[in-house]
Amino acid sequence: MRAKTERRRRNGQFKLLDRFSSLRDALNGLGILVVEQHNARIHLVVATCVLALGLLTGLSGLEWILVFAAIALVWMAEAFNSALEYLADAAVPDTHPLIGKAKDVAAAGVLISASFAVMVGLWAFIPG
Ligand SMILES: Nc1ncnc2c1ncn2[C@@H]1O[C@H](COP(=O)(O)OP(=O)(O)OP(=O)(O)O)[C@@H](O)[C@H]1O
Repeated sequence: MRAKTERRRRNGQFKLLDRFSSLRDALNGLGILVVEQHNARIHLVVATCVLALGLLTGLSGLEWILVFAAIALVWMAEAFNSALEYLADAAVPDTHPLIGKAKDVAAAGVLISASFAVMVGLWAFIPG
């Protein structure tokens, strides 16, 4: 693992194969999120329902843009939150008040994005 990172750093030049490798890593991360994180699975179910409802009700262009933005924002927040949890658990296996704070603040990021998504959903799907 370290050898791979070192090799990339030393080479430093653009390689299409490396870019595909990065894309594969990112997709692997998405898989880890869905398989290991309960909240991500909830986001997946909710996002699928919202997209299906959007197709059924026929959203406007602006509504689709905001719905996609809200879904992307929630997934980004969940990904960063989970990444921080993995890092924190690897770096500090024991309990530490600052790790607790860091995790709570990261979770607050997910809450903020989810609140925005709820507001977008209400605006897009409730008539009037
Ligand atoms: N190492 C730690 N030191 C101190 N407090 C911790 C530590 N690990 C977790 N906590 C506290 O427990 C809470 C839950 O942490 P945990 O790692 O179980 O996340 P989680 O329940 O899986 O979160 P999420 O639902 O966002 O995935 C944290 O928000 C934090 O307040």
